[in-house]
Amino acid sequence: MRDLVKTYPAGRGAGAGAGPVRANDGITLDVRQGEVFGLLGPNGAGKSTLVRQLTGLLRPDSGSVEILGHDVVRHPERAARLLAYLGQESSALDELTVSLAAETTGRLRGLGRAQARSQAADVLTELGLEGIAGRPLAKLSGGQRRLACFAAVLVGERPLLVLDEPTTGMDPVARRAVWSAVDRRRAEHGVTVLLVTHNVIEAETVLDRVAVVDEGRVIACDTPGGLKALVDGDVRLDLVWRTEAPLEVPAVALLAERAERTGRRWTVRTSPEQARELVAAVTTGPAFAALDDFTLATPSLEDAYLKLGGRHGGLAK
Ligand SMILES: Nc1ncnc2c1ncn2[C@@H]1O[C@H](COP(=O)(O)OP(=O)(O)OP(=O)(O)O)[C@@H](O)[C@H]1O
Repeated sequence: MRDLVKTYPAGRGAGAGAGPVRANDGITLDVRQGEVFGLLGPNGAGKSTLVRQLTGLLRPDSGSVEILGHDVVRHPERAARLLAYLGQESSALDELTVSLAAETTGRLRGLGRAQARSQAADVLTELGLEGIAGRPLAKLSGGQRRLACFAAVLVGERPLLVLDEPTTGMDPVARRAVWSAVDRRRAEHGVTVLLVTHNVIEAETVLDRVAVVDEGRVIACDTPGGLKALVDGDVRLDLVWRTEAPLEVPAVALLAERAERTGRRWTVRTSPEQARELVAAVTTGPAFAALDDFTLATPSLEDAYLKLGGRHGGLAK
């Protein structure tokens, strides 16, 4: 995609003074065939707007999108033959059973009846969905429905999968099934995957490259390792207190001022030397007695993401 620009007009229902929203502000990205490419960014960054333009569902104001040699801005109808899209909104197939939704998707993608049925059955088995194959999507839990929609996406074997937050609401078993299925298609069929996600930790293991989008622009694009190099040298110390943190311990009181706090968990990003001192201070005496757990870790993709946010403002909120 080249120089994609998309501005939404000011909505009628918007509050006074709300102007048009420039959701994509000149996005240029090259996704290579056969790679799993991640789009990361905070809420409202413009990720869904970007992928909806790739899928031919939304027309950019300007810029171009080429998929496997096809210009999908000029020929949006071709997108359906090139890619399978899992959007955030619920499926139009909600009234169908899981197996019929998968089979119907295959038929819509041009498979014959027998082929659609057998591919649907294979995908349901692969994802562990046989037990709920006969139930309507509308009557499933959120995570089950999401997995069923993902199953339908895989039927018909499109060379490009565009997945917008595919694992939202899923339990760990379902999530693992999704990532294995993605990985298998990449390894065995050279399928290209464009993945929108907030869950950087979960996505880190499957991504070949990542673009970080903020306010409609790409602010970084690299391998997970390349992005992590941005925070090279820092380490992350996580402390989980049993109940309240013992603020009467001077080292803990000092930490309180700089730690990110989520419930009983405190997270501090710091140099290895200082981390060693902190660990020494909290693993003795009353501080240690109050600790439930602690970990010291090298930087993750999430740390890199937060650091980028720190530099550009916005992401780390
Ligand atoms: N149909 C629409 N009409 C008007 N504004 C919109 C519309 N869709 C999105 N926007 C605005 O465009 C911006 C980008 O939205 P978009 O949905 O692309 O973000 P996102 O990165 O996918 O966010 P999230 O992670 O929350 O899904 C936001 O400011 C959003 O409010």
